[in-house]
Amino acid sequence: MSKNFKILTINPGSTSTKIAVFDNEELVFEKTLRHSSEEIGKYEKISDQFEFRKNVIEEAVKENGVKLEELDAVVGRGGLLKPIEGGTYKVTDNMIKDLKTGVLGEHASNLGGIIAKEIADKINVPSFIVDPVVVDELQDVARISGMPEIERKSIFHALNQKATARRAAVEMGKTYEEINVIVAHMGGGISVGAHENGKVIDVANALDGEGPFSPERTGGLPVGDLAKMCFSGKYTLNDIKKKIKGNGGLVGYLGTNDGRDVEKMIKEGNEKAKLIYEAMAYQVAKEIGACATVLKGKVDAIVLTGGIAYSKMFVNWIQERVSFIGEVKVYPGEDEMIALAQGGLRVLRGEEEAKTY
Ligand SMILES: Nc1ncnc2c1ncn2[C@@H]1O[C@H](COP(=O)(O)OP(=O)(O)OP(=O)(O)O)[C@@H](O)[C@H]1O
Ligand SMILES: CCCC(=O)O
Repeated sequence: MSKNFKILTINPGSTSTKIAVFDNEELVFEKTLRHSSEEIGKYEKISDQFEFRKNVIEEAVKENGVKLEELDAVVGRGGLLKPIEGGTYKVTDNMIKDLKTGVLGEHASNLGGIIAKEIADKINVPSFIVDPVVVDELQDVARISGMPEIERKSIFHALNQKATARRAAVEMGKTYEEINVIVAHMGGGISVGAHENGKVIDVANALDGEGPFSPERTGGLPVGDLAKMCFSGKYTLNDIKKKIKGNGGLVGYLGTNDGRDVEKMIKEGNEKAKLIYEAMAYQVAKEIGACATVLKGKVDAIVLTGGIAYSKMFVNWIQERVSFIGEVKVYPGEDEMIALAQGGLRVLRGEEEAKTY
């Protein structure tokens, strides 16, 4: 009989930390630890929240009847590292240095690897990260932006995109490496990726003003007008960054980042809310169309995932525009916790070798 592995998974978000313990693929418990703005607001930088988040995680594990000593590995959601290909990576001192300094910027998921290593080292087991947001498998032609000083970057919801693409492959009786799939992750941020035989060869940078607008972000903008705004003297760099990330998209137009609020507005007859919400679906559909050309029309499936995929209204608007391309599979929510566990399990079982950053 094959050995059982117990794994703690850690997924830090901007306002919460999701944790789960798995016994092989079986969920032992899952918990979302919410952090109020007062708690989080005390810290100047995300990395300063390390001690606080680690402590609440350890307490929650204990409260749920799991002893740290029972764990075989700790797996965290990886952060804004230097660009790397997809897979499971050992957390090393070199990686920790880049996560702590925020080599590509600050992001809550930077804490995933740092906390995983701290807990794992204490009990002498390995720590890993899986498919961090900087997974970069872009084909060369996709790196060209049109301005020599600026190269396109691959920053997206790699963990959930790859997990749902694998799920689609299993449903089709194939492996991820055997299919071409377009995945639209639709959460607070939206990313749409073209997956060709297990590699994401093009994707709109979800963090930095590319692709569709989302609940909190602008996505791509007319750059001439943006440049004029930047030099109008009315805004600081920080103001503009906030307008692009955080106060863009649904928040900018409608004052909420919650798709459910917008649907309530629509049901109450708010025409502006309907126009903006439909425009967001229109932009997602348009990006899916663009990815179909990246894959030269060879598309085995289109996957719609993330919180907004729970919305029938939103999904229908997209389906109307993209069904001609291929079968649309809808996987609402995220498969991130099990995806982290499976990434660790593949290494512990010797099916895959952990990569070194
Ligand atoms: N039933 C629903 N109908 C419409 N929108 C929904 C529904 N359920 C969740 N959402 C929306 O999904 C979005 C959040 O999705 P999700 O939880 O995937 O995002 P996140 O994890 O906060 O951010 P990200 O996915 O970018 O990391 C919010 O706008 C939320 O209102
Ligand atoms: C870019 C990937 C994660 C996020 O939207 O913050």
